[in-house]
Amino acid sequence: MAPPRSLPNIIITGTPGTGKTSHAELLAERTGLKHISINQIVKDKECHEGYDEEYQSWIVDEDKLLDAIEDEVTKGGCIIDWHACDLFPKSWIDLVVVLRVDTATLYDRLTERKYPEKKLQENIDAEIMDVLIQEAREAYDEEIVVELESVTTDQMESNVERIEQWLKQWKEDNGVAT
Ligand SMILES: Nc1ncnc2c1ncn2[C@@H]1O[C@H](COP(=O)(O)OP(=O)(O)OP(=O)(O)O)[C@@H](O)[C@H]1O
Repeated sequence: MAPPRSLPNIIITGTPGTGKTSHAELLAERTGLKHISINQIVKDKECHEGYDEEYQSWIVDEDKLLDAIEDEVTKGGCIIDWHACDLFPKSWIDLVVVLRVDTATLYDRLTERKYPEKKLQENIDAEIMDVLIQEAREAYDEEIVVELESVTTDQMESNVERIEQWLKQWKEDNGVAT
């Protein structure tokens, strides 16, 4: 059955620092799809229950967050950028891209961001233990989950091209003029 939207919704997920925002911005620029930065929405629309000083991050209120984005996302054409994916209803999502990097690269990127030591270590452990890809595979049909490496800018370029190709195919399959 065709999804009830004229453009698909894509999640770009992965451990912090894997390149979600970089990919989402480039993809939005190339395709005209809308970049939904969940970090930004949590802050702007106050979808949180306060700030965790130790982790230096917002404690997200998931129900409030879903309410805040529902109207926009259910219309279609959104690129959802966040380090978690299983809270978004299956019926909203057409493709889940999980970005991956090696430990040394992630360490450098998170150190550069001055992550607190505990948060840095937990995120590196999460990447090593495949937490995000497992979460994606458990929450969505396996055929819509794609794992892509995001270490180099060439890889980012080819990842975005691959998603553009997927989008073109989705439009053809769903009778949307390109
Ligand atoms: N494929 C890549 N090649 C080279 N540099 C990259 C790549 N992906 C990300 N980077 C760099 O890594 C850093 C983190 O990228 P980005 O902010 O896009 O990650 P993120 O997953 O959105 O992080 P967060 O979850 O914390 O928002 C940036 O400096 C970015 O330029």
